[in-house]
Amino acid sequence: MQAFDKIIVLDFGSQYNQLITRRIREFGIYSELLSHKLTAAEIKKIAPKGIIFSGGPNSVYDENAFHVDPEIFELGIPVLGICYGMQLMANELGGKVESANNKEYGKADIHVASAFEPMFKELPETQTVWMSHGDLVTSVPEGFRVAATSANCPISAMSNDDKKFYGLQFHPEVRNTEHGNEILRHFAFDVCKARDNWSMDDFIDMQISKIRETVGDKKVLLGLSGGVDSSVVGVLLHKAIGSQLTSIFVDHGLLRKGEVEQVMASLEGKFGLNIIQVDAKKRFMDKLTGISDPEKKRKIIGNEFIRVFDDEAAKLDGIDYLAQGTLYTDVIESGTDTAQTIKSHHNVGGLPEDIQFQLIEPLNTLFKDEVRELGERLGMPSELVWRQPFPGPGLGIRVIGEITEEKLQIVRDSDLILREEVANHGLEREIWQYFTVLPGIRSVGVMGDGRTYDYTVGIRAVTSIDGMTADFAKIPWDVLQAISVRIVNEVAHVNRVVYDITSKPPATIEWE
Ligand SMILES: Nc1ncnc2c1ncn2[C@@H]1O[C@H](COP(=O)(O)OP(=O)(O)OP(=O)(O)O)[C@@H](O)[C@H]1O
Ligand SMILES: O=c1[nH]c(=O)c2[nH+]cn([C@@H]3O[C@H](COP(=O)(O)O)[C@@H](O)[C@H]3O)c2[nH]1
Ligand SMILES: NC(=O)CC[C@H](N)C(=O)O
Ligand SMILES: [Mg+2]
Repeated sequence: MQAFDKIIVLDFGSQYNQLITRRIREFGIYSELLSHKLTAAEIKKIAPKGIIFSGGPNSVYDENAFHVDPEIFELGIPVLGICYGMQLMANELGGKVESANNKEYGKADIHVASAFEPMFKELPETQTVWMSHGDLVTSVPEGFRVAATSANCPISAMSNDDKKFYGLQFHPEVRNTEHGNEILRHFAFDVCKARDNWSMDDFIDMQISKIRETVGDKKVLLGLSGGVDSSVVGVLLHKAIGSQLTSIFVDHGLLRKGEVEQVMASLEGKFGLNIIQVDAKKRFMDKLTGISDPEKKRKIIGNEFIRVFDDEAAKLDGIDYLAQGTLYTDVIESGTDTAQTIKSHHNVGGLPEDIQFQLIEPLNTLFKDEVRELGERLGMPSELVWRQPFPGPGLGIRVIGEITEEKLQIVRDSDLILREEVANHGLEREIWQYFTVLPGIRSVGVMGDGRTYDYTVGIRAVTSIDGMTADFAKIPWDVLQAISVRIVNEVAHVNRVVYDITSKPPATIEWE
């Protein structure tokens, strides 16, 4: 059935490994991330046009470092090793990898050895790349030559044209690598000779048949938040299984002002969705009272969501599956076998261990901007497709530390003012996500000649493409001023407003 060409990425645990697959998909070539434990025989069955080894936190010479089936190098399929992937290739094929004296994290300039290098064809001799490594290939395996060098990394790239094996010490998948996309294109098109015969429409078809095959005549419950991801899943599921789908929208008391009404108005009865709205405000608050640790809060919220779904499923009878709008970002940040936990997203790392449902998560290999493209292709309205992301734990992770009704009210009121002013100034599409947080600190102010000792509200606004990396939005001063004046004047118990000017990394978008 799958008539399109594929390039597979083997996972060695880098935070950026799905970025590689999505770059390839952007070229119109199907790509997916697969376990590094895949054997050569299994890969042969998949018949990819090329294989990419991702980066990863290990050192190849460590005792428990990840390896590949050495037979992979005998398949006659081109291989590109990125960072750890290059070090692994060097190590497996008889080269040498050592710990570097000068570790490199961030931008570096490389010099390309020759204009005929397949990976660097028609690209400048000197170019800026993004490095993140503490080990170095210090000697290339037989049959390889050095394809690029940098001051701290004499072997920044290596090539073996006979075997079609290439290695890059830097990360071409990251936007900070000036010509990263062109380098990946050279590998995909010139070396692998893959054809760009895949599109998001194929993804839709693939997912619909997969959902039908999995579900059969059983019933599915969808956690529907009104956000982009779960709405897209709703539309996909409805296309696949029609009335076997029921959607549940949980009001956990951590939603924004007016959200319940807005979500019901935009989705109830649309796209064939029928929605059960559940008021679970009290049960969430009961569980969260007195809890201040962010990971504990996330786990409690994730658990309680499932308990609510359980209770509703019991009323409906015969529900085996729970569908969620989980994206790849949620999966990787929650931690995997190979990647560290950054934060437990409620829908992944926050799920209880004894969950009874089988999960359906058709978007869990995609990034937000791909989901938006999918939504557009499915004919969903642009207000929905371009709605700013809102995390499942909601205002619960924007009140820093312990959650109280008073604090929730401050965040809710200040958030509404921020949203109104962003809309008034026509900045909605320019800013990826914008919200207020309550750090819980109080400071001294003077209002109407009187002393105040009240809360500080933080404004967080970022630009991003996929939420994996983000920069703080450069909102004009006069807009920030208008927001600040309104928040202090209109929201009780706030006497100070600050603006968060950190990017991700090193910060994250949400404060918890
Ligand atoms: N209030 C809610 N009621 C029911 N399900 C929810 C709720 N909030 C989140 N979920 C579930 O958790 C998943 C992950 O939440 P997430 O915020 O990442 O996605 P989203 O809300 O669908 O989209 P967006 O990222 O645009 O907000 C959702 O796709 C949905 O399945
Ligand atoms: O549904 C969700 N459940 C969660 O537990 C969660 N935590 C963060 N987010 C959203 O994910 C994106 C990246 O967030 P961070 O930079 O804060 O990790 C941003 O868009 C965040 O708003 C969540 N979404
Ligand atoms: N980002 C990576 O793939 C790093 C590879 C290896 N851990 C190193 O430090 O060199
Ligand atoms: Mg959401």
